[in-house]
Amino acid sequence: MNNPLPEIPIIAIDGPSASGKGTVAQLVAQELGYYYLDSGALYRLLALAAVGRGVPFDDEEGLARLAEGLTIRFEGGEVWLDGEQVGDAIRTEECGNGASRIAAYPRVRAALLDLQRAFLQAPGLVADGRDMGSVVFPGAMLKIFLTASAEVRADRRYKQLMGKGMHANIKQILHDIRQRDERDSARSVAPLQKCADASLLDTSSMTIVEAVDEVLAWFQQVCVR
Ligand SMILES: Nc1ncnc2c1ncn2[C@@H]1O[C@H](COP(=O)(O)OP(=O)(O)O)[C@@H](O)[C@H]1O
Ligand SMILES: Nc1ccn([C@H]2C[C@H](O)[C@@H](COP(=O)(O)OP(=O)(O)O)O2)c(=O)n1
Repeated sequence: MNNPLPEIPIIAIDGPSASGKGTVAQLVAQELGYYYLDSGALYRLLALAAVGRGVPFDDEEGLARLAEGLTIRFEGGEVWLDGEQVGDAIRTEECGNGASRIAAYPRVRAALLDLQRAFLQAPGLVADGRDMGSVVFPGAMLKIFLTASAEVRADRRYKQLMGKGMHANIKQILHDIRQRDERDSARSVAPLQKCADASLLDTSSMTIVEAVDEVLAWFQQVCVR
């Protein structure tokens, strides 16, 4: 399927956990004055809602129903679930691992599709996740596969969690990241993989500013084509 609104420019940034997708995507969106979709946050919100409502992580039908009725709101970098502010609660590694588990179910993914596409508004959208370029916005103007070595990503996530005053153990984070990479890449539906038409950006030895500048430079190139 192509973009529902192909005339609106979309930058799709996919990649593994803690590669810097969200950070880079938000800065690019800010620079261009575009909207931003953090698709992983939707899977994290669903995992949190499932725990809160007692829906087991192996109940695909129950999770899909829950996804269809989610009441969520994004505003000013914060997020609300059923009226409760949950920005920090969804950022834990437990929630990320839960999100990765429930994201493997086709019916869960289907239930979240329209919600993700509803973020597409003029003047443009920067969307990050695992399947932005392959499934949700296959007609994106620019597709990027943003990655970094597992060790660099574990170090980034460790510092990020410590910076938020959250408990973190670097060995456990590296273990979880490898397990999540494996689960997200091996699933049968919308697996994490670089699309043939995506540009590879390995940020292992890049600063955030360098990564953002690279994305903006690629975007200028596709805009003048
Ligand atoms: N190129 C980079 N160099 C150093 N740190 C980075 C870089 N990109 C992102 N980070 C840091 O890594 C952490 C994880 O980034 P985040 O955007 O949350 O990743 P993702 O969305 O892929 O999980 C953040 O604290 C961010 O500031
Ligand atoms: N488009 C997406 C986004 C996230 N997911 C799943 C798989 C991921 O491991 C979890 C959490 O995603 P999120 O992007 O928040 O995770 P990271 O910040 O990269 O660690 O959700 C997905 O399957 N498809």
